[in-house]
Amino acid sequence: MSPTDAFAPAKVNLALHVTGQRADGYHLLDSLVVFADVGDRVRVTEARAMALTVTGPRAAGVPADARNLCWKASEWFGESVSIVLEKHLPAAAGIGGGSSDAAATLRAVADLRGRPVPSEGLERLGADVPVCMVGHAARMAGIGDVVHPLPPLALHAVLVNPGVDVSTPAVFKALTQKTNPPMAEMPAAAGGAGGFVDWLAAQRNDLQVPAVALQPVIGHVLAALEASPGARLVRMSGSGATCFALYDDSAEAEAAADGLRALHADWWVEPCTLR
Ligand SMILES: C[C@](O)(CO)[C@H](O)COP(=O)(O)OP(=O)(O)OC[C@H]1O[C@@H](n2ccc(N)nc2=O)[C@H](O)[C@@H]1O
Ligand SMILES: Nc1ncnc2c1ncn2[C@@H]1O[C@H](COP(=O)(O)OP(=O)(O)OP(=O)(O)O)[C@@H](O)[C@H]1O
Repeated sequence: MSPTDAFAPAKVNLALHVTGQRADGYHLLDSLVVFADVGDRVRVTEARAMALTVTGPRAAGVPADARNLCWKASEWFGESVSIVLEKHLPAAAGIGGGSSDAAATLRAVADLRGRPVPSEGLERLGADVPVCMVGHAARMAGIGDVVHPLPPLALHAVLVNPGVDVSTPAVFKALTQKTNPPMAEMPAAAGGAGGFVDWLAAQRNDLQVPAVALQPVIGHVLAALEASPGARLVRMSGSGATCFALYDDSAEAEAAADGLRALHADWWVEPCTLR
């Protein structure tokens, strides 16, 4: 049987409000999540036993065994397959690399084996896996297990990661105020409307302050994005360290990315469209 490929887009939290904490320690979230046209690639082929190879420019340090979210996703689905994961996204970066890879693996295995992916319990693989199964704009609530798909957006953006790993549990632990207001009601016509960026600017990422305290270089990334010509809104995604800026068009985003790469050759800088 021929292999099945799936794209694992970067996940970006345009806003991420932490609204409470459950008795088991997990935090309640209210987040507007979108997906980029940059990401990892997953290729799945028939096999008797699980196998995984990690390739690509960002393979270094990513586990190529049962610790990998691709492997865990196949096991959770009850299917043994051979997987090639081509890593392009930085790991431990707040853009859901592992969760998006898991969702892509589930889609590919479902195609290969002709079985639907069970919808229950996906969040046990990772809090971002349910939203990553949607793959376009969605509002995420609960601990990540409640997902309301929204009409896809088309936002021009630049993603920047300064190359420091950030531990998601450490950032949640450093958050002092666990109960914060949810997002304000979203404007009806989010896509493209000028009012959307104004609305978004009034929302927050509650993990940004604790992440900057743990990794001050994130503050430099935010400042560099703020200084890029045409940046309409600048914020951190997830638990960091990746930050994004939004621009009015793709030419502005490309130009901003060129400028950032010239100044910071060691940063991961990707112009993209967020949907
Ligand atoms: C911060 C976000 O990136 C926002 O999209 C996600 O909620 C994190 O998603 P993820 O990396 O897939 O998260 P998981 O691997 O499930 O959890 C990592 C750790 O983050 C903390 N965690 C995660 C999700 C959540 N709602 N509350 C939490 O407190 C927990 O300490 C957990 O042990
Ligand atoms: N497929 C994978 N890609 C990257 N890292 C993986 C993968 N599977 C397991 N890991 C492990 O998970 C850790 C977290 O990586 P990941 O890229 O999922 O980041 P994250 O910051 O938790 O994402 P987010 O918080 O946005 O969901 C890595 O340090 C790595 O050891």
